[in-house]
Amino acid sequence: MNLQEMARANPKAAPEEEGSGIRVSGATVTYRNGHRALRDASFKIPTGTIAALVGVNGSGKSTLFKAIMGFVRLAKGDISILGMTVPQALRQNLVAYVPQAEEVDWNFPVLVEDVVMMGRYGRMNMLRIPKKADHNAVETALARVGMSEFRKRQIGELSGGQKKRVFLARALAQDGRVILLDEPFTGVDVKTEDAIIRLLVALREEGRVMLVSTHNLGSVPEFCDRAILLKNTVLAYGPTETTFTRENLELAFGGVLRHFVLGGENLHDDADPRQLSVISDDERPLVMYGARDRMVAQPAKPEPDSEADSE
Ligand SMILES: Nc1ncnc2c1ncn2[C@@H]1O[C@H](COP(=O)(O)OP(=O)(O)OP(=O)(O)O)[C@@H](O)[C@H]1O
Repeated sequence: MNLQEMARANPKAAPEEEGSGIRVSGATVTYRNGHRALRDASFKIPTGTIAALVGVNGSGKSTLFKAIMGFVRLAKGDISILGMTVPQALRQNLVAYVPQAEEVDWNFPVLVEDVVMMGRYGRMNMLRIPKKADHNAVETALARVGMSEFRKRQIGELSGGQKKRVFLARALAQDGRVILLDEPFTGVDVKTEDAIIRLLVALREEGRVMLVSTHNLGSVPEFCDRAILLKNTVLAYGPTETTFTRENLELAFGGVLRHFVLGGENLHDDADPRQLSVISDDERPLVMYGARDRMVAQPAKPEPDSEADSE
């Protein structure tokens, strides 16, 4: 089974039931300066699913994560996690967070294994002396993301993709039932992206819930069961097939659409990497945002005035 088939097959997709997964109703967040970053946002993600959170810069993705993590207060609305309130779920260590690279101080002198051990802090007493079970959890988590050999490395001495893996390992060591990933594919190569997707798919099989914010729209239909389109509020949410549509994407991204078909050797030079591009793969449209190494694309029709040396 290839990655795509593996990701689409989701035998353990749980039926949507009250109290399971993440439920956000009418969530509104207003920052101290008066800026309302999230307005009346509502959606549900059942357990055993991976949901993509997509939207332009500033649409409120990180704010939503912060609200689910209890870092910012809701001015209005309600969030429930596995049937619990946010504080209850946090007390039980059920929510793990994989931050954006920019949120981390990479100069802080700490070893890879120490970062992963932080995932265990919620289970330790005030002295934070790890027990055997904690060391075992760290070891298993590092092995699972293929980072065991880097355990004694300073965190700042890793590549972008390796750093992401370490924070994923921290979430695994924590054994979070709900895992929030803020742009896990930014700055990682295609191989690492595949490895992360495989890991997320395996975690889904274990019945966890994952919310993944990403600008890498091309991979969303590959591995996400659900999609949430955000633009200050939730524009649309639901199964990827019915939600991740051209109409909804145009709404969320301002409608700068260009059409491409798969094939050819080179990415069309004129393609503005900031534009949203729709790729038809016969079955359904795939969408990519910017250039993705493995997606070789060329325009469906040559531009009339282009001097393209078509075959
Ligand atoms: N601490 C803050 N105080 C005031 N306004 C904020 C604060 N943090 C974010 N904002 C504003 O709230 C809006 C939503 O920001 P947020 O970081 O949630 O967006 P995002 O979708 O995660 O963006 P990106 O894709 O760039 O990461 C933006 O307009 C941002 O400027």
